[in-house]
Amino acid sequence: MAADGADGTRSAGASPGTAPGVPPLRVRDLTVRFAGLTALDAVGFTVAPGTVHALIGPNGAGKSTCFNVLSGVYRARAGSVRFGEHELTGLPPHRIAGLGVARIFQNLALPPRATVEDSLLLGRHRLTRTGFLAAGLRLPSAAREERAHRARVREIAAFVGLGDCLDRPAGSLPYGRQKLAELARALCAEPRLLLLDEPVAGMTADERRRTAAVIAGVRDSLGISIVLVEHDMGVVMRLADAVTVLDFGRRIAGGTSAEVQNDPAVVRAYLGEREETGPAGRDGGPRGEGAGA
Ligand SMILES: Nc1ncnc2c1ncn2[C@@H]1O[C@H](COP(=O)(O)OP(=O)(O)OP(=O)(O)O)[C@@H](O)[C@H]1O
Repeated sequence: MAADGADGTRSAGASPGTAPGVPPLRVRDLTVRFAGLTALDAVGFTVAPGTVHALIGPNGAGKSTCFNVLSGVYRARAGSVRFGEHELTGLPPHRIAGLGVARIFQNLALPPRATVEDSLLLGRHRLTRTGFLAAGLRLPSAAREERAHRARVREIAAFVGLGDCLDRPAGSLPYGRQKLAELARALCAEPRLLLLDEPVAGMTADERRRTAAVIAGVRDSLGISIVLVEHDMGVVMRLADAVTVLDFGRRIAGGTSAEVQNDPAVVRAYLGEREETGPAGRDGGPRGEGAGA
């Protein structure tokens, strides 16, 4: 196991290409309870600026619950989530988004009939200064601002490989490209921290490879931090600079991909219910519906 911090997590330094103004995300003693069930039990980890940090664990381990706290959907019973100088626990989702935290969900959420360009433009809503009135009156300032946003949207679309489908309805794209459009829309908010919830789920092998390359490109070219929940261990091992492993709401291991892969507690957690899959396998080793509840 690598040199761990006081909370048991790696205190890796920022990646060399980190964008200015990207602070660390420090999760400490995070506890969430649902009725009698402890979904997260004093979980802690640190996401170093400009790195990909994967959150893995079998089904029911608490990964989505953790994401829901990070994005303000759930309130923690105890603990803290600090993004630089800001405490995120207790803030509503729009305030957290306003601090530069963007999330993409497992399910597709783009308006299917809107063009890719217009869908991505929606992602820039938080950065739009012109009020409805100026836009409605077609004032020159509003037109200038819209042109600048559209130019940035086109840049981001090209960056994720969607430059050739800006005019197409998002819903007409193959599934893998729709997921990339979701990622592009999140990037359009110019986030400092990106929360990716199973970004390659349901994709073909080719789409997985392309999406993983785009995510690596986001880290390397934009220098923002990424927290990744993903069952595809091939993708996790390729992308993650650091990994936190949860099991039944507890952090059972943390370190680099190679370190957690060989950690006996991790192997036990994954092999506990399905002998054929492990952290090095393709799948996260689901426990089955309702496990742990
Ligand atoms: N809103 C809720 N109400 C009650 N229990 C919940 C709620 N959300 C999650 N849980 C329970 O908390 C535990 C952790 O669930 P969570 O969805 O966070 O796990 P997960 O690691 O994301 O699993 P998966 O890989 O299947 O998505 C589970 O036992 C789950 O049943």
